[in-house]
Amino acid sequence: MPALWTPSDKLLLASMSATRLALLVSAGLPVETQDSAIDERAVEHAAVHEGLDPPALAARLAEEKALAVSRRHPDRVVIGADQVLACEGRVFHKPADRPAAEAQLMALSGRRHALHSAGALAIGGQVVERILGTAHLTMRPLTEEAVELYLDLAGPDVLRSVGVYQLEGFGVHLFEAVEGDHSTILGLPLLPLLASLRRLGCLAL
Ligand SMILES: Nc1nc2c(ncn2[C@H]2C[C@H](O)[C@@H](COP(=O)(O)OP(=O)(O)OP(=O)(O)O)O2)c(=O)[nH]1
Repeated sequence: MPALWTPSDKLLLASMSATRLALLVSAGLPVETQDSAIDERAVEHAAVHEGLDPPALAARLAEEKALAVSRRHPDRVVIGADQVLACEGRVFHKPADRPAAEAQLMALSGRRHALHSAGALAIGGQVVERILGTAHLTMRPLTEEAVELYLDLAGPDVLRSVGVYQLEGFGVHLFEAVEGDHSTILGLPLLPLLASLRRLGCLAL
């Protein structure tokens, strides 16, 4: 069976995101996952103190996740990732619970937001490639009743998404317009990632 992936060990995904794992597996990459277990809020606090904008914050978090796992596995190709949602100067994260999800959707309702998805490839405890993708989504004006019904229909999985939606699922009902790459919206810009892996000699295709 010809191999797509040339390294002897699988790609190590420093993420617990089922969505990111599915994207890489669908692209035919042999993947293992490991939680970076970094303190994202502490990294974010320092980054905001430095004045990093949302894309740079996503990049910093992706790098820290990749480096944390790469230091434990210096001989592996490691990918870390992070996604930041920005809307009219506010940065949003995955909601802690259903009330937070309702409030977040009401804040995004009728507005256009950006999803900044960053990735970092690390080998030997060093970042060797950085990727970034941005998409913009315009959400329909939603009543509180519509938000309640959507959350009842979509179920608890959407609490694992930074925007409280899965665009490839029920989330599609929330939007008037979507601009940008699908994998960037799901949390990992595949086209620049595959270009980086090709540059590193990891792909036979
Ligand atoms: N299936 C799906 N997932 C989405 C969508 N939009 C965002 N997401 C997910 C991808 C990520 O799992 C999550 C973004 O949050 P984070 O970047 O903090 O990653 P997460 O905490 O899930 O995992 P990690 O921090 O990498 O261990 O939202 C979407 O439209 N569909």
